[in-house]
Parts: sequence; C-alpha cells; structure tokens
Amino acid sequence: MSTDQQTGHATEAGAPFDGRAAIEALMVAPGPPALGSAYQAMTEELRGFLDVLAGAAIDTEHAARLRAQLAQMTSRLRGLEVGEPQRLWGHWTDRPGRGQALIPSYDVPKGSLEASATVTFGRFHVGENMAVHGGAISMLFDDLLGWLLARSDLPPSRTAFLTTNFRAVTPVGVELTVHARITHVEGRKRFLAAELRHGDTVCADAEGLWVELRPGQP
Ligand SMILES: CCCCCCCCCCCCCC(=O)SCCNC(=O)CCNC(=O)[C@H](O)C(C)(C)COP(=O)(O)OP(=O)(O)OC[C@H]1O[C@@H](n2cnc3c(N)ncnc32)[C@H](O)[C@@H]1OP(=O)(O)O
Repeated sequence: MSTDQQTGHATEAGAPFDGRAAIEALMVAPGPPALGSAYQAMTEELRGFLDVLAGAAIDTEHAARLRAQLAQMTSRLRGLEVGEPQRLWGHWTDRPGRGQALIPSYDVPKGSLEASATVTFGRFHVGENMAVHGGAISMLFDDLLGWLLARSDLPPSRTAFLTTNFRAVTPVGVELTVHARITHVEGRKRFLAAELRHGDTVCADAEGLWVELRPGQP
C-alpha cells in the first residue's frame, strides 16, 4: 500500500485512486460521539462568526486585530493537517450539516427516495440586496441531492450536471423549505430534482444527473 500524495488516500502501489471505495469508507462517523458534538458545536460557532462578520462594519484597527487572531489560529491548525480520509470536516455523516460550514445545516433521513428539510441562509451567503447568492443555492442543491443519494441504498455516484432555475429572490435569515427527490434511475444514471420554497413562493428549483462510479473510477 502507498499513499496518494494529492489526496492522502491509501492506494495499492501503482493503482489509481478509487473514488467509489473512498466514499463507501467514509459513511461512518470519523470519531467518537464526544468529538462529534464538540466539532459540530465548533462549526455552528464558525457559521455564526461568518454571519456576523459578513454583516459588520469594522474599522481598520478591528480588521487588523481580527486578521492577527485568525493568523494565530491558522498556524496552530497547520500542525494538525491530515489527508482527506482522516479529516473531520464534512465527514460527520451521523449529524445534521455533517460538520461543515459551506452551506446551511440540514438533515435527511436514511434510505428514502425523497426528503424535505428546513434551511436558513445567513448574511455570509448574501449575493446582493439581501438575496441569497445563486451559487450558494446551487451548492445547496448539489449537496442535498448528493447526500440524498449517499443516504439511499444506491452505490456511490457523482454529479454529471445540475441545472438551477432562480424563480424568485431567496430571502436571508428566514426559514426555507427544500424538497429533494430521486425521480428515476436508468442503469448507472440517477435523475434528481429539488425545489426551494419560502412559504408558498418557489424561490428556486433544480434538476440534475448523477452517474454511478464504476469500481476503480476516481
Ligand atoms: C462524508 C462521506 C462522503 C459523503 C459523500 C456524499 C456527500 C454528498 C454531498 C456532497 C456533494 C458534492 C458533489 C460534488 O461535488 S461532485 C463533484 C462535481 N462533479 C464532478 O466532478 C464530476 C466530474 N465528472 C465525472 O467524474 C464523470 O464525467 C462522471 C462520473 C459524471 C461520468 O463519467 P463516466 O465515464 O462514469 O460516465 P460516462 O461518460 O460513461 O456516462 C455514463 C452515462 O451518463 C451520461 N452522462 C454523463 N455525463 C453527462 C452529462 N453531463 N450530461 C448528460 N449525460 C451525461 C452519458 O451520456 C452516459 O449515458 P448513456 O450513454 O449510458 O445513456
């Protein structure tokens, strides 16, 4: 066995990286429950920090102080860097949000072909005019649909395309509902759709294709 220099994944000597096996291996929590709780609380704090920072008018001194504090934390974490399989970020598959702050936290049940969840975007995800950034909405759809598939009984797959329609401004700081479903499966191809609503208003919807990874495919 050797280690892929880029990803940190263990591979048979000379064998290409196997993305399907890597995803299958990650479907269990990466650490004990106490660490999971502490990590989840830390990512929630980080979300709160980004939300307040994105909404704050700070002066030069404050910006310089924050930069120094962040630099200090960054250098402390540098010594703890690991390869992708060992990292904790986004790998808490047993917890809502999975321990990441890329998109709002949500949860979907295991083993179903469709799911509804509530999400709230903060100011960190504002594009302009207090509308949620279109890229953040597409990212939510990609993540949610990918996670719905990962929680189903189907083998690992990857997004081939995702089309998002922005139907109305998506508001920030309010609860939204998102519905995702696997519409049909054709061989290795999984077709999915999703809809994001604020009350009765459809803010955005999406449809996409996920293709099942073949064993040994990166
Ligand atoms: C925490 C633990 C892990 C948790 C993991 C889950 C977290 C979830 C949340 C995180 C989520 C994050 C998610 C992410 O970030 S996923 C990252 C973003 N996506 C990618 O990087 C994908 C890059 N592309 C590929 O890897 C390959 O192209 C794939 C694998 C998709 C297909 O390449 P492959 O060589 O395997 O397949 P094929 O070419 O033989 O095609 C097979 C069939 O598919 C049809 N086709 C293919 N492409 C398209 C297209 N664009 N439009 C229409 N059709 C298309 C094609 O015509 C054919 O159909 P047919 O002729 O058979 O009828």
